[in-house]
Amino acid sequence: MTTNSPRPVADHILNFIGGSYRKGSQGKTFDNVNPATGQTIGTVYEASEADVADAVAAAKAALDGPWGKMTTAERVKLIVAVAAEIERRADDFLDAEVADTGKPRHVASHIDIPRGAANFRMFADVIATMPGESFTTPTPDGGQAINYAVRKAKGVIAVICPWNFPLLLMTWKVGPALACGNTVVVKPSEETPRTAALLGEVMNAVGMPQGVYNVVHGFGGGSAGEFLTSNKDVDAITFTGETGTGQAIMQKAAVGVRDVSFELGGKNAAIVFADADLDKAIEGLSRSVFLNTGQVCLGTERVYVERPLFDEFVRRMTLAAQAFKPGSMGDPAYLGPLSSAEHRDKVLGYYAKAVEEGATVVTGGGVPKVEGDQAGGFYVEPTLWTGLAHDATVIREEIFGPCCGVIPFDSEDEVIALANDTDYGLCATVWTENVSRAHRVAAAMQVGVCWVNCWFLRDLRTAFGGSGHSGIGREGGVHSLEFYTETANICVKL
Ligand SMILES: NC(=O)c1ccc[n+]([C@@H]2O[C@H](COP(=O)([O-])OP(=O)(O)OC[C@H]3O[C@@H](n4cnc5c(N)ncnc54)[C@H](O)[C@@H]3O)[C@@H](O)[C@H]2O)c1
Ligand SMILES: O=C/C=C/C=C(\O)C(=O)O
Repeated sequence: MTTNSPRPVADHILNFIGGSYRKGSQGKTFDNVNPATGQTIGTVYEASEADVADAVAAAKAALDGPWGKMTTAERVKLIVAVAAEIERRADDFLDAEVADTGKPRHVASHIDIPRGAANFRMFADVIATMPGESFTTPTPDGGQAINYAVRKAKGVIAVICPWNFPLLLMTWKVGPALACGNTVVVKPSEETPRTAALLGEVMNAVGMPQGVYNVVHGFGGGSAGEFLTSNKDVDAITFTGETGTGQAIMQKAAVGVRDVSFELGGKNAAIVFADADLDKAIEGLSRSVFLNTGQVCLGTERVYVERPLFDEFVRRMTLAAQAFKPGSMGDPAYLGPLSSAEHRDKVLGYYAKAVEEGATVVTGGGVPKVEGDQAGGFYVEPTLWTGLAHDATVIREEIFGPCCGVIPFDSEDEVIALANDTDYGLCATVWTENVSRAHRVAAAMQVGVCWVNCWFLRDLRTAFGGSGHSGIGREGGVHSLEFYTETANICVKL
């Protein structure tokens, strides 16, 4: 079923600490708003500093309990059971995710929820099949020693998440953290607390020991986010969100010399050569620009098109943009809202800035007319600009909305320089049918991930992350083990 009709969802969203749900000890709450309607649909119970400390203490204690004593095989069995239980309750997760984000049900049912389960299954496999390292070493007395590495859980991991793919991005970290034997305290985005809370029920249903998985609700600075990153019993922090927030978290992590893994913002370029298969490029880039209403860290916000193809590309992308129906929930072409009124205003600020800086608005640029229940939703029009200089604000700053600037180029060297001229380095896409050029240009992109003739095609075993202001470290497959375990070398003299 891929209709957008809402089903009832729980309207009290609680913290999950030591295996039990609870309100905040200071009695503070905040509203849970459905961005598709602008209506308040629930109450979130904010964790106090004492609640966060309880969650961290529960996570620390769990390391010494049954969880810490399990064999890898026992842990893997539980993690696979978590995946199966998410799948069994897929409709509940779907309702929760759609209520929090307003995204189309078909997006959540094809991307967010299946990935929530896959993230557990894949890391269960990785840990079950993890190879080891060993060296035989000559010793001064003419004998030998054997060196071998063992990987140990790092301890209590703080997992701080954004609102754009709440379950997917949270489990992308919780999956490997648990597979490696850690315990976690999750701080979901204040805008999308539901699926993290619901996952607590899954943990209890499969018999996950108490304290292995904990959730605290609240905001960033001066609230649960900062309480968590400041807690000295947190051993490492994994974070997905804005670059500025990453900088604030890194300062907290410096106290106690804690490790961080950061997946941050992007200003991702697409390069479309004149020999590209235009159908493929339009299909891929219309998803890359507009999927999830442009609220995808991997999304494209700058498209460089080789001059002979420029006009035709703009014409076809315009049709693709106009095919989306912001606010028409129930229509298969429904384009969801932005995540909040605040984010909508930020995106509209960029729409105004683009015009101020001389853009031609090819399509969109405003707020769609939406009627009925959704009149109060936070919708904007899908938007394309041409005529922008490379240093225009909307070509340089991350917007996180359904929009992009299209800019012509004349040579391969020129476009490589333009694409790389950014502080960010998350991903890029290259569109060409020339195989040599595809490899050459992809390797020249200063990014963590480069797609050729496709976008967001994910193999969860591959390294994922960004360079520059887009992040620190790589997660995915065995790369996640680098962050979620501590490697110890054991040297045995024979
Ligand atoms: N690189 C990636 O993989 C990736 C994936 C998704 C989103 N993102 C980025 O996320 C951003 C959008 O998400 P967002 O607006 O939720 O990001 P955000 O940085 O505003 O918030 C993310 C989380 O951090 C918390 N937080 C905020 N300030 C904090 C502080 N001082 N201490 C501790 N926690 C704090 C928030 O409460 C939230 O849970 C975009 O920049 C996007 O590019 C990156
Ligand atoms: O919005 C960003 C989406 C990121 C996707 C992943 O981190 C992933 O697919 O693992």
